[in-house]
Amino acid sequence: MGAVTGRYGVAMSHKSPKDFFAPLAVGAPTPPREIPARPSRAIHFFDPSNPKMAAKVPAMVGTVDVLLGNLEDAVKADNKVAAREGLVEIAKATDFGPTQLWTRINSLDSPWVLDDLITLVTEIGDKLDVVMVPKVQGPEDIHYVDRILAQLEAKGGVERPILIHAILETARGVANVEDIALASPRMQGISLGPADLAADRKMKTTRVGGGHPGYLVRQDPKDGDIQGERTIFQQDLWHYTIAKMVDACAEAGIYPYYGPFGDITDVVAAEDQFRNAFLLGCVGTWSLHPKQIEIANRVFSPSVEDIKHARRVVAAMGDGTGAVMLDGKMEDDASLKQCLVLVDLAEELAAIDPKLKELYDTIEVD
Ligand SMILES: CC(C)(COP(=O)(O)OP(=O)(O)OC[C@H]1O[C@@H](n2cnc3c(N)ncnc32)[C@H](O)[C@@H]1OP(=O)(O)O)[C@@H](O)C(=O)NCCC(=O)NCCSC(=O)C[C@](C)(O)C(=O)O
Ligand SMILES: [Mg+2]
Repeated sequence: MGAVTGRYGVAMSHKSPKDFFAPLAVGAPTPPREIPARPSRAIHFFDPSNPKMAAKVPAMVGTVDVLLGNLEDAVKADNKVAAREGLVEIAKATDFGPTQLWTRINSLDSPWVLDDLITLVTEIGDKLDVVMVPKVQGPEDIHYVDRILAQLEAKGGVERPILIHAILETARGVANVEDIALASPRMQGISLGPADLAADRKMKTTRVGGGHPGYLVRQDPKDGDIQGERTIFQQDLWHYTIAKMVDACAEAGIYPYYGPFGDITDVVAAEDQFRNAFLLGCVGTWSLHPKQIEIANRVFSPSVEDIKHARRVVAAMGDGTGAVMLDGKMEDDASLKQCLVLVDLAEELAAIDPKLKELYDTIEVD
């Protein structure tokens, strides 16, 4: 393929499939052909420059799927270097076992990001699974990080390619989400960044994720009485963006995530938002406070009822073709595929979570 015309008629050059999977620097590891499905129900954020938070990290290994050392927003400008150095120290001193180690680097237009990448990849590149890039605008941002990662992996002798995760937090990023998802074989996934996205879009909200009481649909008046009692339903401000992100990720074979839910005390609404995202296709969310980890782990693991039903459908469908009746409902090749999504996820999670394995193992299919 040569130059092709992309959105807005701008000439884009597409790489050949062979070049797409070639290392971008001499001596860098070969990029992956497939992104492994590693459990990542909660991506737990901590500020490595905060001694209290940092002290809690080693004991969190094994209790959360991903620990993420955050260097960007929520870390004070004066603490940027301490956060970077703190993350290097924690990574070197900790055996992460089955828990992944991710980082969120500073934004690409900040004065810190180049040193973030140079320090982290050369010092702890062998321990870092994923680099989360904030405020991604388009594929060009991913290409930039992709090339630098390759150069630094080569320099630091890193043998396993570090993956890239993009945060969707600008209107332009949302418009370009398919191109972002397909920008590099390193792309691991995408998260919603509702606070920056709201600001960039000039939404009139002041929250970090979640709904808004003013964004609603009201029941029609009864007998023309507009002042009478009318049920209202709060709507989901993020439905469109999440659905668009899920499609882009599914097309690219990578993983979508909800993102942050800032009202730490409202564990009920957090659970609702996480469950909506799970049902729509997301594999995980962020946790900003230790109390959100349990919610995320629970919500992003299929329930016993779901697995029981899924296994019954698998058993009833035999070779997987045709249509059968189960409890008065039609099941066919396509409903079986949905059930297999749940069964496969349960197996992946059971492999790293002994409690879940026990729970799923006890399910009896009648
Ligand atoms: C919300 C805050 C201020 C409440 O912090 P607190 O200290 O007031 O809470 P607490 O309930 O009093 O904390 C109890 C204990 O837990 C510790 N603790 C508390 N949090 C954590 C943690 N995460 N990890 C590990 N330990 C934690 C805390 O240090 C304390 O330790 P102690 O018992 O020894 O005193 C605090 O939890 C926090 O700073 N969390 C991380 C916030 C963060 O990373 N924000 C950035 C991501 S969201 C975002 O960037 C948006 C986005 C995508 O960009 C976009 O939409 O645009
Ligand atoms: Mg942000």
